[in-house]
Amino acid sequence: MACTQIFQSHTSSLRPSSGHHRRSFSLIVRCTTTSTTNNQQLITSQQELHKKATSFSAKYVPFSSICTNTPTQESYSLDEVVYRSSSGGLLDVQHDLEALKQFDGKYWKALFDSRVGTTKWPYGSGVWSKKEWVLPGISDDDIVSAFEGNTNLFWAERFGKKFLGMNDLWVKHCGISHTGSFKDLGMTVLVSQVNRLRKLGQPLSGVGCASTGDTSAALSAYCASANIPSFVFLPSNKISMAQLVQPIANGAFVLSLDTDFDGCMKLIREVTTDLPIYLANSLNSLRLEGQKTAAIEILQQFDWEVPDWVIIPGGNLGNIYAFYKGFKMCQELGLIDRIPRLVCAQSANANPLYLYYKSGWKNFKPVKAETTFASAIQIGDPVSIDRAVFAIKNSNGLVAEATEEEIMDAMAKADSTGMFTCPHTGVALTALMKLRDEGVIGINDKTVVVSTAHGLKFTQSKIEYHSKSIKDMACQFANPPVDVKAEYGAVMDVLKKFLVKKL
Ligand SMILES: Cc1ncc(COP(=O)(O)O)c(C=O)c1O
Ligand SMILES: N[C@@H](CCOP(=O)(O)O)C(=O)O
Repeated sequence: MACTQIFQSHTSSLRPSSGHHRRSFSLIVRCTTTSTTNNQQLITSQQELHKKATSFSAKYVPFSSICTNTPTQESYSLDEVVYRSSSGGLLDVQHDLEALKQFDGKYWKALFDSRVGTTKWPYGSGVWSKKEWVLPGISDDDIVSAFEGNTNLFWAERFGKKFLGMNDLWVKHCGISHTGSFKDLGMTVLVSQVNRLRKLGQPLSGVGCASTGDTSAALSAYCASANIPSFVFLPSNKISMAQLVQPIANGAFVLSLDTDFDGCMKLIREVTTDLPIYLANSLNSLRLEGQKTAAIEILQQFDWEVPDWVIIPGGNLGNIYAFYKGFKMCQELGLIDRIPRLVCAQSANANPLYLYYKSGWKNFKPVKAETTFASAIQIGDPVSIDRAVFAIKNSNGLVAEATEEEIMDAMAKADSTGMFTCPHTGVALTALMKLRDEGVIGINDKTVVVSTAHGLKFTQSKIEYHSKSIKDMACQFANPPVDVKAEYGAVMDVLKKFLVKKL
């Protein structure tokens, strides 16, 4: 108990006095007995450390310097509007790890754990509970948050046992979120920073993105909540109705363009160069700072035990790197001693990373992405290709692909065990099933499948599957409703027939 109290008093001192504080912090600290002398030492040392905490900082550096692990003179303040390095390459947000290392792994674990489930602004958010690792310099008052994150890490017991013989399979439901996808994690960070920049007098008229549906939903919601104009470029007829209606309802300026996602991406990059509209796609490395917290959250939910595998569906390929970065930071800062192997799963109809991987990383060629049920990853020329390759190589990872039939069958199987998955989760589940079949993923391996969006955004594909109306697809796990007369006898007949078949 003593240890808990010490920690409580210390962590409260890290919190700003302003903001909501509707209930006290729930604390999950495992140590229960500590001697008084030790406690005293702990208090003193933690207070000393806390004084140094103000030195936390982050800046943009060229991603190439991260890749090659070479120091660079080129860096930019996060308050600058910059998306590319001087050579046109990607940027990365680099934290002052030496400042963060003033606190040990135990300290960070206890701090993050202490914030779970609180309503203390903004630390109850799964993203902002890790604020020091995300955007350390921002004032709490500038943060735009819907208390995103803290999503369910679901033990997929029945799916694992029934279809794979696995007992340690988990699904991280990132789609059970404010706008129904993991994009909320990154968007809270990006829109908060825009809010700050506008308050600082930067002439930003709004924020814009190209989207396959989820980025635009998140952008428009967070912007609406902060009263910032948002602009979204959508490929016409290529996103679900549920996704389309989100930015419309949230008051975004929506352009439906007669092109695909890659065409929209090209246009928004040009437009944001010429107009004072801030770019919200994951080319902007700020987004990934929020998304990386899902990786930290998984560790936290496993009581800091590292899973063997994490499988992530990939499109524009920012998220796979965000997961890598989250795990890697935990390793570098002493919270864990190894990182999981990462698998990026792509639709076979939009598989540029998979083809590159299969070529032995010899020949990257963008592809023309074909129609796929996993419409949010129908992307042929991913902006974060270099980030994804880095994440895969440095986690001893893999890339897998899934055909349309595999995607829909995997989704149906998962749903039949009580989930309600999106097709992108179907892509990741297919990758898992293939890697299990090949014996790459072991039966006892602790495995996490990242579910990136809510299944309710993709009901049309489920309707088509369960009504067996998909051309050239057997839809073998379809469960269509039975039309029956509203009469006792007729109802009894069909029920009896069903029960006999089942027994
Ligand atoms: C639901 C969903 N899953 C997966 C992805 C892939 O994420 P990323 O583009 O970061 O690879 C996206 C967006 O691209 C998405 O919207
Ligand atoms: N699936 C995304 C595609 C854009 O990805 P981003 O992460 O670069 O914004 C979407 O929903 O728009």
